[in-house]
Amino acid sequence: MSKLSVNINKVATIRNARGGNNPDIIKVALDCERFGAEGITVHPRPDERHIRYQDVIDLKPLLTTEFNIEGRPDERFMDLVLKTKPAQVTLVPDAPDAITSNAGWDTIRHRAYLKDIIAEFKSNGIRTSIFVDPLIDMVDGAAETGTDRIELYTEAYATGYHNNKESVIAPYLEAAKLAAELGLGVNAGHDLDLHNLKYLKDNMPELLEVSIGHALICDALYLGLENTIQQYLRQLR
Ligand SMILES: CC(=O)[C@@H](O)[C@H](O)COP(=O)(O)O
Ligand SMILES: NCC(=O)COP(=O)(O)O
Repeated sequence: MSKLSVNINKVATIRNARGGNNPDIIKVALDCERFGAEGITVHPRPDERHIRYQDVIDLKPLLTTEFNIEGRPDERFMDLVLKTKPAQVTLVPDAPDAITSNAGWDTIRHRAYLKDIIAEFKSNGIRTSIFVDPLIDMVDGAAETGTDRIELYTEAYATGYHNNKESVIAPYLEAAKLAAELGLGVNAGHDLDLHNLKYLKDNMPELLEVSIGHALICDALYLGLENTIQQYLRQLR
């Protein structure tokens, strides 16, 4: 079974636009769980343009599904995650000013760095995942870091899906297969939506979890949040 983790960053973007507490992040997260989400993902960024560090602290004791915190492991992020102790931390190599995540880790170049960070999170009982492009060398390198899982960066899959889904999915299937052979769990995320999700799920038996935010929250504007989450879950069953 592949779990659906709803990324609520975009909900925080709307809240922050007016400086108040509407929509209420906590209520939305709990409603996502009530509507069937099997996890909640947040990706706090240094400028706190959407999810704030305090949101992460406030959410943790209230969530009943898997909490996944994504981000670049700078000192502040490390402190936040170690204090919050979510079910999973996903390490992403974003530059602080990146508009959104735009690349996976070079797991060969940053192997020693990742290894230390991963060891620290794991010794605190936090499952680790690292964001990688679907490249054999990067998956091999990921296994060397000691991480529990990888998250395949699906932007290229999503972009190419409508032109040639067979060829665009191929490197992802190869990467997922190798990851499983190396003992790594496989997550996926970025730009997944109601069009491209089912094909990924149906072809990737290793897929444990997807985290979806942007498209899901956009769909909810038209379909409503409960109906949208149900539709995403249906793609994964
Ligand atoms: C890691 C990843 O794939 C991102 O999609 C991310 O978690 C979303 O970040 P933003 O909401 O800041 O675009
Ligand atoms: N890890 C990916 C994620 O959490 C959401 O990405 P997106 O659906 O907002 O592109």
